[in-house]
Amino acid sequence: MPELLTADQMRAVERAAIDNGRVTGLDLMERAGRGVIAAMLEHWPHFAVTPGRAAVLCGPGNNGGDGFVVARLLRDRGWDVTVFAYGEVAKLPPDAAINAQGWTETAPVQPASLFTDLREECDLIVDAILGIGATRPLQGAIEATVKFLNEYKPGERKPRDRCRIVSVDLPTGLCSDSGRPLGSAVRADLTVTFHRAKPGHYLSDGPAHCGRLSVQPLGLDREPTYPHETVSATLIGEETLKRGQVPCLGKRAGGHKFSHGHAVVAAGSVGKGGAARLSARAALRIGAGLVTVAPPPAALIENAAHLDAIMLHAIRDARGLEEMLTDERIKALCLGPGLGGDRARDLVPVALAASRGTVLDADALSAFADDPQELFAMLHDRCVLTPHGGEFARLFPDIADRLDAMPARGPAFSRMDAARAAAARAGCTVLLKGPDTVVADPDGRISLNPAVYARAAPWLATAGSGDVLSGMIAGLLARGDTPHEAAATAAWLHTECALEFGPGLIAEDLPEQIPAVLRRLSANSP
Ligand SMILES: NC(=O)C1=CN([C@@H]2O[C@H](COP(=O)(O)OP(=O)(O)OC[C@H]3O[C@@H](n4cnc5c(N)ncnc54)[C@H](O)[C@@H]3O)[C@@H](O)[C@H]2O)[C@@H](O)CC1
Ligand SMILES: Nc1ncnc2c1ncn2[C@@H]1O[C@H](COP(=O)(O)OP(=O)(O)O)[C@@H](O)[C@H]1O
Ligand SMILES: [K+]
Repeated sequence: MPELLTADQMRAVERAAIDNGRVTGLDLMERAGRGVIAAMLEHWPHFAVTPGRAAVLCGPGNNGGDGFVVARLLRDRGWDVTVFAYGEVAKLPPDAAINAQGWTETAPVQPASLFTDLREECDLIVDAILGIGATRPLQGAIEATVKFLNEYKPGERKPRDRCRIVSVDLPTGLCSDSGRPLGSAVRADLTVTFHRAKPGHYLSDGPAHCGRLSVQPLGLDREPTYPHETVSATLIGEETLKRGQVPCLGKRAGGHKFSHGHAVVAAGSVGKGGAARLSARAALRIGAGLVTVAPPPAALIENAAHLDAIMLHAIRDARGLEEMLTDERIKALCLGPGLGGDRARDLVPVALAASRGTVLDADALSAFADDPQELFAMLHDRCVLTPHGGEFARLFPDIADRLDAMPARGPAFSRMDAARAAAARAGCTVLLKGPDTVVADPDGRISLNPAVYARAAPWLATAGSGDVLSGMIAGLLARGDTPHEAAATAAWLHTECALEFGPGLIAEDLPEQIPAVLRRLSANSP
């Protein structure tokens, strides 16, 4: 199930299950501990064969309670385990206290100050200091330990079999809802979370701190009271595509080109048309029935030299676009890539007045940096804005400032919060680009495309890849997708195309991977 839950939502799920009497907090803590062991052995199978030496760092809350369970289970497997306590064991919450007591009946708990002496000897360090309860920047012994862990150069002593750091639920100090460190945060090799991933595992610095991510079940999936309405965001994936949350990407039998929609990409002046052509090619490959590039007359020849299946229609100015848009069969527009600021200011008002599915990117966003309100007043609910961080800051400077400000408390303002606030202000879908691309609607709906962990696609940081993305969205809008579906589906496919091609990727390669990705999707469909 691809939902993400914030810390509050996760607590509500847990509370509902406990209140129903189907499970106790102690059961959940036991399952969490077992999940950590299962994930650890899955990632490092040699630990199953050769138990080693482990330090388990237990914090002042239930994350620490999970740590005591992990410590016991490791010892049961033959590990030499030392537990270090951060905070007073006597003040632990009830379930954590029960597990701590079980431990202290058979072994001592060391004070945090002794941890640094042992670290060099360890094969495994379990970070169970803070989880979803981390709400303020780290200080004192916790901060010292986190800095110490992060400065440790793995492999110095044991190059072949270095010490691994496993974080329970979240790397200590990482904000669960935003993926932003509250001051400092552990850099783990593996993070094991429970029931559902949290936004912070995917957003911002989250993946760099988590290392790898494992989501372990807590047996809550069959809970009839599982509060689905509390879901904070949906992770876009093949599963969401298959579950019919987005329309089938195949073409209907018996349709003709106009029944798959006509997309128009406005292009800029001579020598600047490459970006629009990239968008147009992506729109055609993703299945729009027809795609037309609309350059100024002077750039017609240049574009004609490049294009075959894509049609050309010169438009001198806003009037030309207005005339073109009297053709009701034009279903979607893409403005921005290579358009130029002046032409963008001229064409965008006419494009928006036509109330078609409209993607605004690049110059179509930056052209309104002086007066974003002027743009917002023209936008409608069939628009998608696709800013990267810089364009976002130009249109939504106050929201971007909140993202940049050092978080003083958790939950910190997240990229999901930022995209949601921007969509509400703009009154349309906003896609905020990055390795953690967020698609937000004015009603608060969020989809997240994670290009991290196994889907890391750093080759997408190449000139023109954003132009391909806006073309893909325009193509899907032409085909009849809603703005949110078009943006979310395109973001996911865009990453899949990059993964399909791999290293060496340039923007031109992206549209050419669409057929292979679509073929795979249709082969995997039930
Ligand atoms: N909620 C759930 O559904 C489940 C939670 N479990 C575990 O319980 C954890 C949540 O437990 P808690 O809510 O007790 O939260 P934590 O154990 O994450 O931390 C809570 C404690 O840390 C303190 N704290 C916050 N920021 C601090 C800082 N910077 N420095 C020092 N102390 C700080 C808080 O005041 C509080 O006392 C989860 O992360 C998970 O590991 C699991 O046992 C299984 C189920
Ligand atoms: N490191 C990365 N990992 C995953 N995706 C990335 C990364 N860097 C950039 N991208 C994606 O590549 C695209 C770049 O778009 P943009 O910044 O507009 O580039 P351009 O203007 O050159 O087309 C966006 O879709 C963004 O999400
Ligand atoms: K932790």
